[in-house]
Amino acid sequence: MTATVLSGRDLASAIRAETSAEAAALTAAGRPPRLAVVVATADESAAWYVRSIARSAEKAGISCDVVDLGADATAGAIRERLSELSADDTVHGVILQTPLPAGAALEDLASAIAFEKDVDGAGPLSLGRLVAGLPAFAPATAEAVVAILEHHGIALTGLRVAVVGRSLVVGKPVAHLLLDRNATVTVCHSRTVDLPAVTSAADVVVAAVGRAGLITAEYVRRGAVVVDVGTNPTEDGGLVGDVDAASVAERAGALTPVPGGVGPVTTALLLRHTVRAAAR
Ligand SMILES: Nc1nc(=O)c2c([nH]1)NC[C@@H]1CN(c3ccc(C(=O)N[C@@H](CCC(=O)O)C(=O)O)cc3)C=[N+]21
Repeated sequence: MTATVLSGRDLASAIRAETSAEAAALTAAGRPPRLAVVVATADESAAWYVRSIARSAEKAGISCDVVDLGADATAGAIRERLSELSADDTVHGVILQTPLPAGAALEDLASAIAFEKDVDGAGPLSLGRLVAGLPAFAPATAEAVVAILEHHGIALTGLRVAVVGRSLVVGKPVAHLLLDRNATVTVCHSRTVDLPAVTSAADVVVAAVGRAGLITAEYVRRGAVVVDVGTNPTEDGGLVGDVDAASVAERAGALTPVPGGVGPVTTALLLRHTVRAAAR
């Protein structure tokens, strides 16, 4: 038996279609939606995401400015740029890519993004409101995890979910989104003792660590649902997840692929957030 593939492509297309229509209406009303993507890294995973955002934005009729400050940018220079973009009335969404140069941290810098433009939900107000259950943009990747599960009819109420990874853009926010859907959530990380024992007890495993092939069959209970958030570039220019798909597919009940799983949904949601920000 091999796991059902939980594709993100159809869901991403549906979100994009809706977003394109909203973008066209905004443009017709003289308010063309515009997203600024701030980059200060040579990281290949971020480069994949930026290319994906730029390509999808163009197709959806959203302007997308990639502001590359270089991998040597200082925290001060990044903060200044975020403040400028926050003050620019023609820009509706601002995202700062991770990773960042040494001495710069997303949790510090995201406070320079105006709350209304924080389309990747990285700032303290967005995150605080997310935890409180108040309206705010959720980090697109975290939202994509829940969206792909719901799209495939997986009801989360009462399920045990193990989230592997505690980053600001995925692990922490996704834990709260899952909790809001009445899942029982365990957040695991590099210091977790006996990680395979914890993940094997879960009905759903969300892998968001950034280490290719970390999650093998021994981490997964037979029939469990596995969501692979990893986007690890390979030597030959491809992309692989945190899940060793070949071994896990023999044990899991369902598995999101990389590419074609959480990634396309993430990009689509970021653009949806941008048109919603422009519509306000
Ligand atoms: N503040 C911040 N938020 C992030 O969400 C964030 C980040 N920084 N830094 C970099 C990583 C990486 N990441 C990806 C998202 C989608 C694809 C993606 O769309 N991948 C496609 C393949 C690429 C394509 O087809 O163009 C797929 O999985 O099918 C890749 C990588 C988000 N990240």
